[in-house]
Amino acid sequence: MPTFDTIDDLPADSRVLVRLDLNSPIEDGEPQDNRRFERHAETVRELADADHRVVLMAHQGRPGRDDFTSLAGHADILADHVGRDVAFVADTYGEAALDAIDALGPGEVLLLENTRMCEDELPEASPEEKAETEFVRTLAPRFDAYVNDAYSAAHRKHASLVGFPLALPAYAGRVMETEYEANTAIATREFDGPVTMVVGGTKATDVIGVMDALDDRVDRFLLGGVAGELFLRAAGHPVGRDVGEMDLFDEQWEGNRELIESVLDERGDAVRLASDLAYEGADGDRAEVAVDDVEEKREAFLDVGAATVADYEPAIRESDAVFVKGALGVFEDERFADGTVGVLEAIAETDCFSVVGGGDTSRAIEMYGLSEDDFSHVSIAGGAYIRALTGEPLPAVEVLEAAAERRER
Ligand SMILES: Nc1ncnc2c1ncn2[C@@H]1O[C@H](COP(=O)(O)OP(=O)(O)O)[C@@H](O)[C@H]1O
Ligand SMILES: O=C(OP(=O)(O)O)[C@H](O)COP(=O)(O)O
Repeated sequence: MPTFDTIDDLPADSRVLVRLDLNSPIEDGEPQDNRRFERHAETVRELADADHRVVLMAHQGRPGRDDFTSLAGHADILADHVGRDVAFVADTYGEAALDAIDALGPGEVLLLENTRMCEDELPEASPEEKAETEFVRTLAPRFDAYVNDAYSAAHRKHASLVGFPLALPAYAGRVMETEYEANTAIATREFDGPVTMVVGGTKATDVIGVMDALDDRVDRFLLGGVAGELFLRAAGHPVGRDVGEMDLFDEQWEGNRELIESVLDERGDAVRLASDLAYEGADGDRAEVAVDDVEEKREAFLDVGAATVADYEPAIRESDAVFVKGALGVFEDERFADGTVGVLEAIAETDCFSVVGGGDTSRAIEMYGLSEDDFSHVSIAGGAYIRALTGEPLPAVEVLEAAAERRER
């Protein structure tokens, strides 16, 4: 169980500085609504309802990229979810920010500008160094407490994530609590029956590392997507290569070939691969081919086939826990959603402990009319979820734990 304090432990009428992760897809310069707003709204609403003065920090994108924008639009989306006004100030810790913070009344909510617009936020450094930055030293004295709800950014050693917990009493928000508990379950919980992991998506390098690190904590891996094809290639099939303009396979193959071969060597019995694959036929419809019948890869494979789904579904139904990382196909196109939706439906219908991670994959839940309630947890984290699965520590969680320990002494 987590050893950090939570917002249940906050003293009444606090002035709280809260770190959220509202990092979102940007279209035409505007943030797009997504699960992160809905989830963080619960923490914000709870703090405001308790009459704390609530000042929010968050980041958007990375400097130099198109997704590096102001948080003005984020404040409006968040306000809709919280059901209260969320004021915005286009400043991080300058005079305008400090004036807005000082003017805040009980139960009021203010969002500060993108933390990454402030020079002290990046690059990564130790909590001690970050705590000494002007950003932290200027803002911290204005507050009674710091709350970190940004689990999905907890793998970053940035000032807003690791610096403030050294300067202020630090607590975990609701998102931080629930994400931590569900995502570490694979390492910390005992399950009576088989533990299954569904592995897919495009970031093969990430998921292959997870498979290697998890070792015998997972009884079987059900593979699809890019990683699935790379494993088929290692097993001697002429797939898992780039065709045409594609740039998904060859580089990831070169980078992971040895690891894939060693996973197959050591855990081959636990790894289930697709027996058939789907592609776009000449008429534009979905077509399928048995992997054994593929003599040469001529077109992109965009999903696992029906026989594979029929093999994976019962494996899920008899599992006690299922963790999903990555989609089995290009589910955004209805023709190639069968694999991803098939496994998600099997999980939803089964009474197992289940976690679905990764921003893209979890979008399939609402796209295909499934209910989030049928899963134990749908994570809003990508990189942090992977680290939690492999047992790698998250610096921003570690500083929260250290803060709780200091307070206990
Ligand atoms: N065979 C495939 N070829 C290309 N893209 C794929 C394939 N299988 C799955 N995908 C894509 O993988 C994406 C999810 O991958 P990834 O980013 O790794 O996962 P997540 O965002 O869930 O962490 C989906 O958007 C899906 O379209
Ligand atoms: O969206 C995020 O990470 P994710 O894509 O791994 O879920 C976090 O906000 C971290 O962002 P960053 O990867 O730019 O540091």
